[in-house]
Amino acid sequence: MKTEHVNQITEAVNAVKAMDVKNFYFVACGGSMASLATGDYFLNRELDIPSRVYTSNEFVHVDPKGLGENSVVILRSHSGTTPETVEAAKFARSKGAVTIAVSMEVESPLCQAAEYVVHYNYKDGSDAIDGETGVYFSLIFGILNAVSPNEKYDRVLKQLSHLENLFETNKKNTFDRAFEYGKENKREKIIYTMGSGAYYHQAYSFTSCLLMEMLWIHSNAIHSGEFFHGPFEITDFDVPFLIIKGDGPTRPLDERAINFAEKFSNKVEVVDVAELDYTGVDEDLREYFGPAIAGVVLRQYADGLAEHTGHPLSVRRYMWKMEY
Ligand SMILES: N[C@@H]1[C@@H](O)[C@H](O)[C@@H](COP(=O)(O)O)O[C@@H]1O
Repeated sequence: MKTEHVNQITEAVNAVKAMDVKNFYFVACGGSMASLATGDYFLNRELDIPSRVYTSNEFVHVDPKGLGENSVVILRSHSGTTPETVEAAKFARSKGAVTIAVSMEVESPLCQAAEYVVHYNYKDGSDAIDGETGVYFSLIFGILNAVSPNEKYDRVLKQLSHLENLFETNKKNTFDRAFEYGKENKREKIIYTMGSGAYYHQAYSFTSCLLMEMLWIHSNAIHSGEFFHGPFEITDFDVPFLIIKGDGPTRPLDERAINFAEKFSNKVEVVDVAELDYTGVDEDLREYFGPAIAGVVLRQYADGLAEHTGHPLSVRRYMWKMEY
């Protein structure tokens, strides 16, 4: 990892270590919020300190009672310019919280507003450990190790160096299927996504950012556990589902949803995270790496749809084009 990133992460982790943390807040919008939510999931699973995710504007308007000097607020904005997130950083800081901004732009308004900055490289040829996932996972497992030291977090931090290979291998292994998926589904007007645990946020991100924002395909991200409490009534032979079968404690929830969906729909695509390649990752650490690897694999499914629909992922009608 680049020295710049090591230093930034160390500074942020030391700040967390030096305080008596009462709660963590993860604050961002859209895809950035979904990315942060993986950290929230791990903190909730590993620590007894409460943590929660907010979309930036709600965070400011709700003004959570627990927000104060003993709070750690982690904000993320890819561009560093999303106004709601910049406002949330200023707000959290005014409440005395420790603020950590994660962004690809260190000169951005978000990074200027927050106390600590953690930068990542984006599509510039850097190794994956310096990219968004490598840097963010290093921050989260650094925080976990600082708050509740455990040798397994040390091993996660070391094995994150395999991310580059894991991304490449898994992208290669799933490319053909993702491309085929795009071909098979290019005429679909609606595609539901499903997932649970850390993967629910990836379903959300796939629905909101990739299908709705970038491909203009109607969608809804359904939690596998919630499927049976309303949404499953929509299931029929011609209703498409893209279901993430996670690698973690909530996998049984996904299996139950898949069993049902496959019984009544002919259009169920399952992305099984347990079948991905985890070379270099200890057996007991797979749960931590699955969400990191699944992200790049899922992106290829969107690339497959873009290729076959002829709708590039870069096209927007409203976003960043007008006041809203
Ligand atoms: N699809 C984009 C996301 O990718 C982005 O994360 C979000 C916020 O933008 P930023 O991350 O720059 O704050 O806007 C949209 O939702």
